[in-house]
Amino acid sequence: MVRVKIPATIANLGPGFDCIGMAVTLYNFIEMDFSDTLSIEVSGEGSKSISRKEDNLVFKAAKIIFEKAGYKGGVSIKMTNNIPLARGLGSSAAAIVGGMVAANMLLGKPLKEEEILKLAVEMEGHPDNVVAALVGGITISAVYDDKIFFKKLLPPDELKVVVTIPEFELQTEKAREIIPKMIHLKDATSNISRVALLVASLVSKDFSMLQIATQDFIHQPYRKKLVSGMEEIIENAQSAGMLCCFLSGAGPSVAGFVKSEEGAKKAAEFMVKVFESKGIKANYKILGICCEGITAL
Ligand SMILES: Nc1ncnc2c1ncn2[C@@H]1O[C@H](COP(=O)(O)OP(=O)(O)O)[C@@H](O)[C@H]1O
Ligand SMILES: N[C@@H](CCOP(=O)(O)O)C(=O)O
Repeated sequence: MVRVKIPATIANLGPGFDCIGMAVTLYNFIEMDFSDTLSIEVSGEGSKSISRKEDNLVFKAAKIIFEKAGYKGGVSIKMTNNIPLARGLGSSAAAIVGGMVAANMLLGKPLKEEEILKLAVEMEGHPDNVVAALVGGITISAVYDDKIFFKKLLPPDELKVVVTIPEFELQTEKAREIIPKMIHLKDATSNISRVALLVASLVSKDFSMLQIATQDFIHQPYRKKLVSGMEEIIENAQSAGMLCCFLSGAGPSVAGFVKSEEGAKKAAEFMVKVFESKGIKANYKILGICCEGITAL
């Protein structure tokens, strides 16, 4: 039997669409063992909705590894989920990375980490949160010639993350459909400059420009139609005590960086209030940045 712990992830951090991801201290757990048949147990988030059949995402990810390694038997999967589904916190990336890594461990690690990384990115469709879930920290990824190139930044100690999670679900697929296929050069230039500024700010631990460095011009302006309250929260982030604020992944959660737990609480209460003023119930979590990525227990 193997057991893994997989972190939630916040993708994009504003301008880093499909390339920046950050692992945070909120975890799902997967136990996997050999069995004659397929059995799936789910507790916690998604326990009412997640499929227990062959179309379960954790099983589908594990099956890719089983097929590569030539294993044809059954499997039992027990998952304990703390990452809410379809809220922009990387539940699908955690399911894919968790399913693949657990299956590979169960079979005695026939595949190398690079192979798993490639298969997981192919399955998720973009590298940002898959890479962060695998290796932890804040990751910057690029795909070229079928290979994934990434760098991991270890976060500045003092940064905390406050994330406000609306009650409604938003499938990433739907939140991607709303983004136009073509973007203006001016918007591309604006995002390129922000991403560079963001990475430089994180590396130099200079947070003074984070509000500008996390501005986005290519996905948030379209997604705000799907997340009412998002724009008001982001516009007022600094007066609410945050260093900066952005949509978490594809949304609908909204996340910000703060320097203290006290500041985080004040900011979270502000965000919850804005959502409530739009008729949306929301709760919040104050999280750290997870440095390790998926771990075997
Ligand atoms: N632990 C899990 N087991 C099985 N399927 C899961 C699990 N977590 C997420 N999923 C699947 O992924 C979907 C959510 O993925 P997505 O829309 O990308 O949102 P996000 O990754 O932001 O939570 C869920 O509706 C469900 O189908
Ligand atoms: N770059 C992707 C990230 C999606 O993250 P998720 O946690 O919402 O699945 C996007 O913005 O679509």
